[in-house]
Amino acid sequence: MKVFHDIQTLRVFLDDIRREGKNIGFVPTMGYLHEGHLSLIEASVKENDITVLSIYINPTQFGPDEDLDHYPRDIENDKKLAVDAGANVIFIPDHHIMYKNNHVTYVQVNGLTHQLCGQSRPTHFQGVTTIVSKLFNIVQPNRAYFGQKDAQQAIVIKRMVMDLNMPITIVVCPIMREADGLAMSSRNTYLNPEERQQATVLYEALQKAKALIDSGERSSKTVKAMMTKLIHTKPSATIDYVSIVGADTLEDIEILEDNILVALAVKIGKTRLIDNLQMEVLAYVH
Ligand SMILES: Nc1ncnc2c1ncn2[C@@H]1O[C@H](COP(=O)(O)OP(=O)(O)OP(=O)(O)O)[C@@H](O)[C@H]1O
Ligand SMILES: CC(C)(CO)[C@@H](O)C(=O)[O-]
Ligand code: BAL
Repeated sequence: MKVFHDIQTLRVFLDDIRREGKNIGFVPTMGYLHEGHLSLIEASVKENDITVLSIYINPTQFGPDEDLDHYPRDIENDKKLAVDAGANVIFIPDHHIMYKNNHVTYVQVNGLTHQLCGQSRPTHFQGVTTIVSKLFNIVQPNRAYFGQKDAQQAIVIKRMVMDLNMPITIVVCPIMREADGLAMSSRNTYLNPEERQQATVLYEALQKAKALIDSGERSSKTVKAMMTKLIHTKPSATIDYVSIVGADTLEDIEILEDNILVALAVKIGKTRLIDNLQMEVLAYVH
Protein backbone atom coordinates (compact mmCIF):
# COMPACT_ATOMS: atom_id res chain seq x y z
CA MET A 1 0.00 0.00 0.00
CA LYS A 2 1.18 3.52 -0.84
CA VAL A 3 0.80 6.52 1.45
CA PHE A 4 0.84 10.05 0.03
CA HIS A 5 0.94 13.31 1.95
CA ASP A 6 1.14 15.74 -0.95
CA ILE A 7 -1.09 16.37 -3.92
CA GLN A 8 1.43 16.36 -6.74
CA THR A 9 2.99 12.94 -6.14
CA LEU A 10 -0.48 11.42 -5.69
CA ARG A 11 -1.62 12.96 -8.99
CA VAL A 12 1.42 11.58 -10.88
CA PHE A 13 0.82 8.11 -9.40
CA LEU A 14 -2.91 8.13 -10.27
CA ASP A 15 -2.28 9.51 -13.79
CA ASP A 16 -0.24 6.36 -14.47
CA ILE A 17 -3.05 4.18 -13.10
CA ARG A 18 -5.57 5.90 -15.41
CA ARG A 19 -3.22 5.55 -18.40
CA GLU A 20 -3.21 1.79 -17.77
CA GLY A 21 -7.02 1.94 -18.20
CA LYS A 22 -7.71 1.08 -14.56
CA ASN A 23 -10.76 2.22 -12.58
CA ILE A 24 -10.30 4.22 -9.38
CA GLY A 25 -12.63 3.90 -6.38
CA PHE A 26 -12.42 6.56 -3.68
CA VAL A 27 -13.41 6.51 0.01
CA PRO A 28 -13.14 9.89 1.75
CA THR A 29 -13.01 9.76 5.57
CA MET A 30 -11.88 11.68 8.60
CA GLY A 31 -10.08 8.61 9.95
CA TYR A 32 -10.30 6.67 13.23
CA LEU A 33 -11.59 3.84 11.10
CA HIS A 34 -14.29 1.42 12.17
CA GLU A 35 -16.29 -1.25 10.36
CA GLY A 36 -18.51 1.38 8.74
CA HIS A 37 -15.50 2.84 6.95
CA LEU A 38 -14.13 -0.63 6.19
CA SER A 39 -17.42 -1.62 4.53
CA LEU A 40 -16.97 1.32 2.13
CA ILE A 41 -13.39 0.27 1.35
CA GLU A 42 -14.51 -3.32 0.76
CA ALA A 43 -17.32 -2.18 -1.56
CA SER A 44 -14.80 -0.13 -3.53
CA VAL A 45 -12.30 -2.99 -3.71
CA LYS A 46 -14.99 -5.22 -5.24
CA GLU A 47 -15.91 -2.71 -7.95
CA ASN A 48 -12.63 -1.00 -8.91
CA ASP A 49 -9.03 -1.84 -9.84
CA ILE A 50 -7.56 0.59 -7.31
CA THR A 51 -9.04 1.92 -4.07
CA VAL A 52 -7.90 5.25 -2.68
CA LEU A 53 -8.75 6.15 0.93
CA SER A 54 -8.36 9.69 2.20
CA ILE A 55 -7.99 10.61 5.86
CA TYR A 56 -8.43 14.29 6.57
CA ILE A 57 -10.18 16.02 9.45
CA ASN A 58 -11.62 18.89 7.49
CA PRO A 59 -11.81 22.03 9.64
CA THR A 60 -14.28 23.91 7.43
CA GLN A 61 -17.11 21.47 8.20
CA PHE A 62 -16.84 22.01 11.97
CA GLY A 63 -18.68 24.87 13.69
CA PRO A 64 -16.81 27.14 16.13
CA ASP A 65 -18.08 25.25 19.23
CA GLU A 66 -17.70 21.76 17.79
CA ASP A 67 -15.16 18.99 18.39
CA LEU A 68 -12.49 19.72 15.75
CA ASP A 69 -9.69 19.80 18.34
CA HIS A 70 -10.82 16.59 20.06
CA TYR A 71 -11.82 14.54 17.02
CA PRO A 72 -10.24 11.07 17.58
CA ARG A 73 -7.12 10.17 15.58
CA ASP A 74 -5.03 6.99 15.22
CA ILE A 75 -3.27 7.09 11.87
CA GLU A 76 -1.04 4.05 12.46
CA ASN A 77 -4.00 1.82 13.33
CA ASP A 78 -5.99 3.29 10.41
CA LYS A 79 -3.20 2.28 8.01
CA LYS A 80 -3.28 -1.33 9.26
CA LEU A 81 -7.08 -1.57 9.02
CA ALA A 82 -7.09 0.01 5.56
CA VAL A 83 -4.50 -2.46 4.20
CA ASP A 84 -6.45 -5.41 5.64
CA ALA A 85 -9.63 -4.13 3.99
CA GLY A 86 -7.80 -3.96 0.64
CA ALA A 87 -7.10 -0.23 0.14
CA ASN A 88 -4.20 0.37 -2.26
CA VAL A 89 -3.52 4.04 -1.61
CA ILE A 90 -3.99 6.32 1.40
CA PHE A 91 -3.95 10.08 0.97
CA ILE A 92 -3.28 11.89 4.26
CA PRO A 93 -2.89 15.54 3.29
CA ASP A 94 -1.30 18.02 5.64
CA HIS A 95 -3.68 20.83 6.55
CA HIS A 96 -1.60 23.58 4.98
CA ILE A 97 -1.78 21.94 1.54
CA MET A 98 -5.59 21.59 1.52
CA TYR A 99 -6.37 25.18 2.49
CA LYS A 100 -3.68 27.62 1.43
CA ASN A 101 -3.62 30.93 3.36
CA ASN A 102 -6.13 32.86 1.29
CA HIS A 103 -8.58 30.11 0.31
CA VAL A 104 -11.78 31.96 -0.67
CA THR A 105 -13.67 29.47 -2.85
CA TYR A 106 -16.53 27.37 -1.47
CA VAL A 107 -19.05 24.98 -3.01
CA GLN A 108 -22.62 25.43 -1.78
CA VAL A 109 -25.59 23.14 -2.51
CA ASN A 110 -28.78 25.11 -1.88
CA GLY A 111 -32.16 23.69 -0.90
CA LEU A 112 -30.87 20.48 0.69
CA THR A 113 -28.57 21.91 3.35
CA HIS A 114 -30.63 24.24 5.55
CA GLN A 115 -32.71 21.50 7.20
CA LEU A 116 -31.93 18.48 9.44
CA CYS A 117 -28.21 18.65 10.35
CA GLY A 118 -27.92 21.97 8.51
CA GLN A 119 -30.15 23.64 11.08
CA SER A 120 -27.78 23.19 14.02
CA ARG A 121 -24.65 23.06 11.81
CA PRO A 122 -25.29 25.95 9.39
CA THR A 123 -21.83 25.95 7.75
CA HIS A 124 -21.27 22.19 7.87
CA PHE A 125 -22.40 21.14 4.40
CA GLN A 126 -20.59 23.96 2.65
CA GLY A 127 -17.44 22.64 4.33
CA VAL A 128 -18.23 19.08 3.24
CA THR A 129 -19.04 19.92 -0.39
CA THR A 130 -15.96 22.13 -0.65
CA ILE A 131 -13.54 19.51 0.67
CA VAL A 132 -15.21 16.67 -1.26
CA SER A 133 -14.95 18.72 -4.49
CA LYS A 134 -11.28 19.36 -3.80
CA LEU A 135 -10.65 15.67 -3.08
CA PHE A 136 -12.60 14.65 -6.22
CA ASN A 137 -10.45 17.04 -8.29
CA ILE A 138 -7.28 15.57 -6.82
CA VAL A 139 -8.20 11.86 -7.01
CA GLN A 140 -10.52 12.00 -10.07
CA PRO A 141 -12.18 8.70 -9.16
CA ASN A 142 -14.62 6.73 -11.29
CA ARG A 143 -16.69 5.91 -8.22
CA ALA A 144 -16.84 7.37 -4.70
CA TYR A 145 -18.28 5.65 -1.65
CA PHE A 146 -20.30 7.23 1.17
CA GLY A 147 -22.26 5.81 4.11
CA GLN A 148 -26.03 5.98 4.51
CA LYS A 149 -25.37 6.87 8.17
CA ASP A 150 -24.74 10.42 6.94
CA ALA A 151 -27.87 10.31 4.78
CA GLN A 152 -28.14 14.05 4.17
CA GLN A 153 -24.45 14.24 3.25
CA ALA A 154 -24.91 11.48 0.65
CA ILE A 155 -27.93 13.23 -0.89
CA VAL A 156 -26.14 16.59 -0.97
CA ILE A 157 -23.07 15.08 -2.63
CA LYS A 158 -25.15 13.24 -5.24
CA ARG A 159 -26.83 16.53 -6.07
CA MET A 160 -23.51 18.40 -6.28
CA VAL A 161 -22.09 15.77 -8.64
CA MET A 162 -25.18 16.00 -10.85
CA ASP A 163 -25.38 19.81 -10.87
CA LEU A 164 -21.65 20.28 -11.52
CA ASN A 165 -21.42 17.48 -14.14
CA MET A 166 -18.74 15.63 -12.23
CA PRO A 167 -18.07 12.32 -14.03
CA ILE A 168 -18.21 10.29 -10.82
CA THR A 169 -20.67 7.61 -9.69
CA ILE A 170 -21.70 8.03 -6.05
CA VAL A 171 -22.26 4.73 -4.26
CA VAL A 172 -24.11 4.82 -0.93
CA CYS A 173 -23.45 1.87 1.40
CA PRO A 174 -25.68 0.59 4.24
CA ILE A 175 -25.28 1.64 7.88
CA MET A 176 -23.02 -0.66 9.89
CA ARG A 177 -24.20 -1.13 13.46
CA GLU A 178 -22.95 -2.48 16.78
CA ALA A 179 -24.65 -5.66 18.05
CA ASP A 180 -27.16 -3.57 20.04
CA GLY A 181 -28.09 -1.43 17.05
CA LEU A 182 -26.01 1.70 17.69
CA ALA A 183 -24.75 3.04 14.36
CA MET A 184 -20.96 2.88 14.25
CA SER A 185 -19.36 6.31 14.45
CA SER A 186 -15.95 7.62 15.37
CA ARG A 187 -17.72 9.84 17.88
CA ASN A 188 -19.05 6.81 19.85
CA THR A 189 -15.64 6.80 21.49
CA TYR A 190 -16.62 9.98 23.42
CA LEU A 191 -19.38 8.11 25.30
CA ASN A 192 -18.84 6.94 28.88
CA PRO A 193 -20.26 3.47 29.74
CA GLU A 194 -23.60 4.86 30.97
CA GLU A 195 -23.99 7.11 27.92
CA ARG A 196 -23.00 4.22 25.65
CA GLN A 197 -25.95 2.21 27.02
CA GLN A 198 -28.37 5.11 26.55
CA ALA A 199 -27.10 5.80 23.02
CA THR A 200 -29.04 2.80 21.71
CA VAL A 201 -32.13 4.99 22.02
CA LEU A 202 -31.51 6.45 18.54
CA TYR A 203 -31.86 3.00 16.96
CA GLU A 204 -34.74 2.09 19.29
CA ALA A 205 -36.61 5.23 18.22
CA LEU A 206 -36.12 4.31 14.55
CA GLN A 207 -37.36 0.78 15.23
CA LYS A 208 -40.39 2.24 17.00
CA ALA A 209 -41.08 4.41 13.95
CA LYS A 210 -40.79 1.40 11.65
CA ALA A 211 -43.15 -0.69 13.80
CA LEU A 212 -45.74 2.10 13.85
CA ILE A 213 -45.53 2.66 10.09
CA ASP A 214 -45.60 -1.09 9.38
CA SER A 215 -48.76 -1.36 11.45
CA GLY A 216 -50.45 1.33 9.34
CA GLU A 217 -49.68 4.66 11.03
CA ARG A 218 -49.38 7.38 8.37
CA SER A 219 -49.25 10.56 10.47
CA SER A 220 -45.74 11.98 10.63
CA LYS A 221 -46.70 13.97 13.72
CA THR A 222 -47.81 10.85 15.62
CA VAL A 223 -44.70 8.87 14.71
CA LYS A 224 -42.38 11.75 15.69
CA ALA A 225 -44.26 12.21 18.99
CA MET A 226 -43.79 8.53 19.87
CA MET A 227 -40.10 8.67 18.97
CA THR A 228 -39.65 11.82 21.05
CA LYS A 229 -41.40 10.26 24.04
CA LEU A 230 -39.10 7.24 23.88
CA ILE A 231 -35.95 9.36 23.62
CA HIS A 232 -37.03 11.45 26.61
CA THR A 233 -36.94 8.31 28.81
CA LYS A 234 -33.12 8.52 28.69
CA PRO A 235 -31.75 11.13 31.09
CA SER A 236 -28.58 11.78 29.03
CA ALA A 237 -30.49 12.42 25.79
CA THR A 238 -31.24 15.87 24.34
CA ILE A 239 -32.98 15.98 20.98
CA ASP A 240 -31.48 18.12 18.23
CA TYR A 241 -34.10 16.98 15.70
CA VAL A 242 -36.50 14.13 15.00
CA SER A 243 -37.70 14.54 11.42
CA ILE A 244 -39.53 12.66 8.72
CA VAL A 245 -38.80 14.01 5.26
CA GLY A 246 -39.12 13.00 1.64
CA ALA A 247 -35.98 11.00 0.91
CA ASP A 248 -35.28 12.99 -2.28
CA THR A 249 -36.40 16.48 -1.28
CA LEU A 250 -35.49 16.41 2.43
CA GLU A 251 -38.64 18.49 3.00
CA ASP A 252 -40.90 17.69 5.97
CA ILE A 253 -43.91 15.52 5.14
CA GLU A 254 -47.16 15.22 7.06
CA ILE A 255 -48.67 12.08 5.52
CA LEU A 256 -46.25 9.19 5.23
CA GLU A 257 -46.04 7.63 1.79
CA ASP A 258 -43.51 6.77 -0.92
CA ASN A 259 -39.80 7.11 -0.23
CA ILE A 260 -39.33 8.61 3.23
CA LEU A 261 -36.35 9.30 5.46
CA VAL A 262 -36.83 9.11 9.21
CA ALA A 263 -33.81 10.95 10.59
CA LEU A 264 -32.68 12.08 14.00
CA ALA A 265 -29.83 13.78 15.80
CA VAL A 266 -29.61 13.37 19.55
CA LYS A 267 -27.01 14.53 22.01
CA ILE A 268 -26.08 11.84 24.50
CA GLY A 269 -24.37 13.86 27.19
CA LYS A 270 -22.17 16.16 25.11
CA THR A 271 -21.87 13.79 22.13
CA ARG A 272 -24.08 14.52 19.13
CA LEU A 273 -25.07 11.33 17.30
CA ILE A 274 -27.12 10.83 14.15
CA ASP A 275 -29.01 7.91 12.65
CA ASN A 276 -31.74 7.33 10.08
CA LEU A 277 -34.00 4.86 8.36
CA GLN A 278 -35.08 5.07 4.75
CA MET A 279 -38.39 3.36 3.92
CA GLU A 280 -40.69 2.86 0.96
CA VAL A 281 -44.19 3.40 2.39
CA LEU A 282 -47.37 2.33 0.63
CA ALA A 283 -50.33 4.69 0.82
CA TYR A 284 -52.69 3.41 3.54
CA VAL A 285 -55.85 1.84 2.17
CA HIS A 286 -58.83 1.97 4.56
N1 LIG B 1 -21.82 3.13 10.64
C1 LIG B 1 -21.50 3.44 9.39
N2 LIG B 1 -21.91 2.64 8.38
C2 LIG B 1 -21.60 2.95 7.09
N3 LIG B 1 -20.88 4.03 6.73
C3 LIG B 1 -20.45 4.84 7.71
C4 LIG B 1 -20.72 4.59 9.07
N4 LIG B 1 -20.16 5.57 9.81
C5 LIG B 1 -19.56 6.39 8.96
N5 LIG B 1 -19.73 5.97 7.68
C6 LIG B 1 -19.28 6.64 6.48
O1 LIG B 1 -17.89 6.76 6.46
C7 LIG B 1 -17.52 7.94 5.75
C8 LIG B 1 -16.56 8.72 6.56
O2 LIG B 1 -17.22 9.15 7.73
P1 LIG B 1 -16.48 9.78 8.98
O3 LIG B 1 -15.01 9.66 8.83
O4 LIG B 1 -17.07 11.09 9.33
O5 LIG B 1 -16.85 8.74 10.11
P2 LIG B 1 -17.94 8.75 11.19
O6 LIG B 1 -17.74 7.55 12.01
O7 LIG B 1 -19.24 9.06 10.52
O8 LIG B 1 -17.54 9.93 12.09
P3 LIG B 1 -18.49 10.85 12.88
O9 LIG B 1 -19.87 10.30 12.88
O10 LIG B 1 -17.91 10.82 14.23
O11 LIG B 1 -18.34 12.13 12.14
C9 LIG B 1 -18.82 8.71 5.48
O12 LIG B 1 -19.23 8.45 4.15
C10 LIG B 1 -19.76 8.08 6.47
O13 LIG B 1 -21.12 8.15 6.07
C1 LIG C 1 -16.99 13.14 3.48
C2 LIG C 1 -16.06 13.66 4.55
C3 LIG C 1 -14.82 12.79 4.63
C4 LIG C 1 -15.61 15.07 4.16
O1 LIG C 1 -14.74 15.59 5.10
C5 LIG C 1 -16.76 13.71 5.92
O2 LIG C 1 -17.84 14.60 5.91
C6 LIG C 1 -17.17 12.36 6.42
O3 LIG C 1 -16.26 11.70 6.95
O4 LIG C 1 -18.32 11.95 6.29
N1 BAL D 1 -19.53 12.03 9.13
C1 BAL D 1 -19.80 13.45 9.02
C2 BAL D 1 -18.66 14.25 9.47
C3 BAL D 1 -19.02 15.29 10.48
O1 BAL D 1 -19.90 15.06 11.31
O2 BAL D 1 -18.42 16.36 10.47
